[in-house]
Amino acid sequence: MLVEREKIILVGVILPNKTEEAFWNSMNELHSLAKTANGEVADELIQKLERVNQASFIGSGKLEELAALVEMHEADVVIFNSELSATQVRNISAAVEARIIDRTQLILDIFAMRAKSKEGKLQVAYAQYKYLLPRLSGQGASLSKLGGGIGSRGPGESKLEMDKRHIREKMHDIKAQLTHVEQHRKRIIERRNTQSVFRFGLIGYTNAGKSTIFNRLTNETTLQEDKLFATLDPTTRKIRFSGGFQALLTDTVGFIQDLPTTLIAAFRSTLEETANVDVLIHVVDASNPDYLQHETTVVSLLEELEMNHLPTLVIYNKMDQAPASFVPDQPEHLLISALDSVAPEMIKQRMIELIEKNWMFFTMELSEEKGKELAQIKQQAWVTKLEYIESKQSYYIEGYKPRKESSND
Ligand SMILES: Nc1nc2c(ncn2[C@@H]2O[C@H](COP(=O)(O)OP(=O)(O)OP(=O)(O)O)[C@@H](O)[C@H]2O)c(=O)[nH]1
Ligand SMILES: [Mg+2]
Repeated sequence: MLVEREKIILVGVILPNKTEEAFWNSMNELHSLAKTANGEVADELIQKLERVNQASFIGSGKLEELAALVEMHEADVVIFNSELSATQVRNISAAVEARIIDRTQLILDIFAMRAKSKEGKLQVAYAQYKYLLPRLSGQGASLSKLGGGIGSRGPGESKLEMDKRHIREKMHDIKAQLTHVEQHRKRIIERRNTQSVFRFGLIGYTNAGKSTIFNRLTNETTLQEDKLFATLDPTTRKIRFSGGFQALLTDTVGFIQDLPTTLIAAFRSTLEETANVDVLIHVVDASNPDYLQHETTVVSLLEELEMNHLPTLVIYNKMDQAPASFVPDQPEHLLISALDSVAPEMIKQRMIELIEKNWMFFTMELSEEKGKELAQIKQQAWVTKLEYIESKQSYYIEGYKPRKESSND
């Protein structure tokens, strides 16, 4: 579907509680987010304030300037780099002839656009209603302005105008459907957990290169794009190592700073596939000037999601574009460029080391008639030595296998 690109004006306020550098980085990110939502940024309006204006977020003089800017560019949408209250949206809308949305709405919108699975769609719809609910009162005028385009995907116009009771009913309904889908997914995960397979989970800030790495390692083509949140639904595939050994790798949704709280639940469920992996692979875009902030965001979200106990390998990616001055700040790391031909082997080498570290060393002998069993062992355990013993007509095997015996062994 081709949507005409909407013209956007970005608005940001520099406050004393953040450094100017952090502010500009977040403005750049807002720019990428707007582009990801198919928008075309026509201009930016910045104001330095001691605190935000309760009534209109920016000062009244600045508000007039914004109205003039919108008129000059014939802009369709104004996106604020913070969360706005219902009152602020109402007051700004009264003065400016464009749709007024905030960063949270923009992110929700991108999520709505990107969600493919039934569960993903339900999660995003739920988050959108949750965001909307406290903002409904007295917003009639500005809500009726919504009618498609950035910031209004998902629950359509008529639904947006439902009263609170209807929205609550709708949320209740979505919750029930979600419970159903979640149970189904949990059963799949449980089944997978009873198989003794080593599992890796890719996580990291949006656009770090997770899907590129995933594709290179699994020879798959999940959507990889220079857009934020290209991947929304988790995908799990096999990685094959030499000798026939297989492990599983899961690609996940990217993280972002100041993630709308309404979306944390959605995140939690999409990340559940990675909640019980053996090792997390945290991908960091080393070429991004804000990579340290990205790392911090990911680490604190992992804490919030109670996943910070998992062993983690940090991959600093896009080293081809990283500045010469780049210094990794995590001890357990790998420096690569996912586009480099040697990258998959470098990562696999490290993965093997991690498997050896987290699994249990074993030795065994297997009589030569048990060819089928041998093939199975080679697939499920990481075999490091395999010798035929002539005198015993059997194989001597050394390798690594799960610490816990699986139930179907
Ligand atoms: N120069 C360079 N670009 C890369 C490298 N790895 C990935 N990219 C590019 O970075 C962009 C983002 O890559 P993705 O793999 O989609 O990133 P992601 O982490 O999956 O992003 P989300 O799914 O949005 O969270 C794409 O345009 C890739 O081609 C690299 O090593 N060097
Ligand atoms: Mg991706």
